[in-house]
Amino acid sequence: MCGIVGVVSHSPVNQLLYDALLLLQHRGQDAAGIATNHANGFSMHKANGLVRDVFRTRNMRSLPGNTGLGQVRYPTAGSSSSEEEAQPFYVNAPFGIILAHNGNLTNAEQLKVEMFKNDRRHLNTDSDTEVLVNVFAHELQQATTGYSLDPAAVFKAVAMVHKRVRGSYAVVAQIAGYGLLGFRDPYGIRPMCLGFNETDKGSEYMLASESVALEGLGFRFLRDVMPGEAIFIDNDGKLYNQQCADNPTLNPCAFEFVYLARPDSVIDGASVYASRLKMGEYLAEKVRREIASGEIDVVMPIPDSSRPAAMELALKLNLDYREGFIKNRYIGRTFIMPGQGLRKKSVRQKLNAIGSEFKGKSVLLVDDSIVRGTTSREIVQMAREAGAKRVIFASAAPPVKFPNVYGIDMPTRDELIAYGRTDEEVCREITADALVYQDVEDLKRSISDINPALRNFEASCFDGNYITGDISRDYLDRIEFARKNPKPALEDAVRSQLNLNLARVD
Ligand SMILES: O=P(O)(O)OC[C@H]1O[C@H](OP(=O)(O)OP(=O)(O)O)[C@H](O)[C@@H]1O
Ligand SMILES: NC(=O)CC[C@H](N)C(=O)O
Ligand SMILES: [Mg+2]
Repeated sequence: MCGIVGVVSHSPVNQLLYDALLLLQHRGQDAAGIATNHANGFSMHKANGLVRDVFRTRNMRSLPGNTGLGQVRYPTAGSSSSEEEAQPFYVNAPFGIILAHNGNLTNAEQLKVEMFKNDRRHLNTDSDTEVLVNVFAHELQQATTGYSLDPAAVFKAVAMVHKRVRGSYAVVAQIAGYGLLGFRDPYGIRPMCLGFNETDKGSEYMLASESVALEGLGFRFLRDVMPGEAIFIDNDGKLYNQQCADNPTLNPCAFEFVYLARPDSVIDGASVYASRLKMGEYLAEKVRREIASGEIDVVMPIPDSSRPAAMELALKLNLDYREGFIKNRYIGRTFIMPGQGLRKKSVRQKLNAIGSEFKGKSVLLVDDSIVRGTTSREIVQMAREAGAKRVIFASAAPPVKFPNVYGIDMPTRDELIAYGRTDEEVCREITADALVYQDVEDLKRSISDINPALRNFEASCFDGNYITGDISRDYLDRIEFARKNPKPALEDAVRSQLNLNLARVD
């Protein structure tokens, strides 16, 4: 998952995009980028780091223009955290195109070959986003004749992208001198919504991953972009839209509701906060069935993401709710950090226990999910060190047993604590006295209860069902192998090639 945003306005958009990226920072902490379009073309600045570190005043000054887009990145399977892969990406033919993407292409390797052999396009990084911008550019070239462009040609190109590309993709792109494009994959896996703002100078539009970016910047939420749909807003602020996929179906990612999205966002008509409360309600019923009454003295959330679920669970079980762990607000989200070492160290730096809340008590710790077990292992220990008599753990999400290939960085089975383990074995691994997991159906119900129109979900990490239909065992083995055997950094590869050539000359 990454955060993407695009704006068409009548005034400079650099500050608006910066502020939108700050509101989407929870979706990606590795890199950030902004590109704007003006009379002389595009200006772009992107680098590794948090939004506040990537953009200095001088960078902001160098981003003029009334339309633009931005991205905060969290790298996924197949790609690396290298600076070259920070987004957005630029291509210069058939028009100047800048593109940013949230999601993960599952046929990127095959497309790379097609790019080289058939489309005659050079790719310079391992990023699937670079593949995507080149597929779109190639299809736009096929759809246009001459120098001018109309929305029909843009939609034709998006329709071809849907035919060639597999996986998940919510995309914002800019075509120099023409306008802003947004589209969502035909399964509607990753979120994207459209907002509107009326100003003295005319209407402004914003496309963003989450409604929080619209609301926080004074835009009115208009609607979600539909799966397969493309929206094109020209530089004068005129909006065009078209369904570009043959059989679109809506299958939002369940993990967005569990963890990825901000609770104050509404995704595909379901409030993330209300869904998390429901998760707490269903989890409470399961705790009631599995843990004898009187065995829990107090319920505690693992801040931040589990708070609504833990609160509702305590309410339903008529138990005290206490904040026993305090979070250092200057440390980012640990799950989306690169590298297990960094994640592990950050848990203790991030969370600290208030001893008096634990002494002699039997505590029920509630987290939104247990993925690698980094957080839960540390937290159970910390609760014991703080004097807890008994530590029971509950997860508002079901066991994460399968890799994710649609934009969440969980590519290898071995790193998932619940892979190949029973619930009892996971309980032993995290050294808890008891462990209660949400059921998969109850997780889905927690979201459908809020918006009954949502019946199907992308929930592969919980149920192993890969809805795009192209994920074979062999594919999972390959991405797992790639993760365990990373390619040398580009620099090393170039150096070794150089040495090889020099050796040949000798
Ligand atoms: O089992 P793990 O691999 O540790 O992953 C799960 C944990 O990671 C996330 O927290 P994170 O610190 O990223 O963010 P938060 O502050 O939003 O809860 C999530 O909320 C769980 O606490
Ligand atoms: N998490 C994401 O959405 C990542 C987008 C893209 N696959 C990248 O690695 O940059
Ligand atoms: Mg957490």
